[in-house]
Amino acid sequence: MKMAGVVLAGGQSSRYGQPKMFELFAGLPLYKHSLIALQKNQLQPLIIATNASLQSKFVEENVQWIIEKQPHQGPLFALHNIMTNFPEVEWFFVIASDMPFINAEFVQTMLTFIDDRYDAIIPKQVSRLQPLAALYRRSALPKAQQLVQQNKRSMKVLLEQLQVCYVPFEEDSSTFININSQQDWLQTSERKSNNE
Ligand SMILES: Nc1nc2c(ncn2[C@@H]2O[C@H](COP(=O)(O)OP(=O)(O)OP(=O)(O)O)[C@@H](O)[C@H]2O)c(=O)[nH]1
Repeated sequence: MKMAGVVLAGGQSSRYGQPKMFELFAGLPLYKHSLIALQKNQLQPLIIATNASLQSKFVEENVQWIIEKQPHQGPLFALHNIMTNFPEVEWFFVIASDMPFINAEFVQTMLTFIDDRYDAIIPKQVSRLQPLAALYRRSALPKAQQLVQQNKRSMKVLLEQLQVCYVPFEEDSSTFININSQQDWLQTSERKSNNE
């Protein structure tokens, strides 16, 4: 059974003001933290989904690329495109490229929940779901396709239509901290130096 690791790295970063996936955190570009977490769990193929204007800024050799012809359509469209382009893959571990604290232990924990009764395996904190650090099975594709055809972009709506295994995580888990604004970046850098 093929399990791919996917880094979603084709967002607009409009709130951040410049492509946030290349910002350095602990000496590595942000996207690389997601990629390494997947790689350490032997997920194959490793896929970076992005667009033509960003591709040259990545320094990667052993990955497969999805270059979105229509950029900035959002994560649901990206997931649909990825599943369509990799028909041999059964499970896709999808991680955003703006999560500095994502790590291999998190990925490993999530992989233990894989079960063919489910279309998706999604972390759940009390206040929110984390659909961009989650597993999706090929069986989710028809529903994703329907939403794409209706031009609907909500991951939440997709999840409402799938058999989902929700995996509980602590409300204050740093794993899911993500960078949207420059302010988030400052707070994250402070958190890191306090921990050092
Ligand atoms: N491949 C791909 N990734 C995307 C797309 N939209 C968002 N992402 C990624 O999904 C994650 C979450 O994205 P957001 O922060 O919600 O959106 P963003 O467009 O990056 O940033 P904003 O413009 O500030 O909303 C990030 O890692 C993005 O790079 C897309 O259309 N294609």
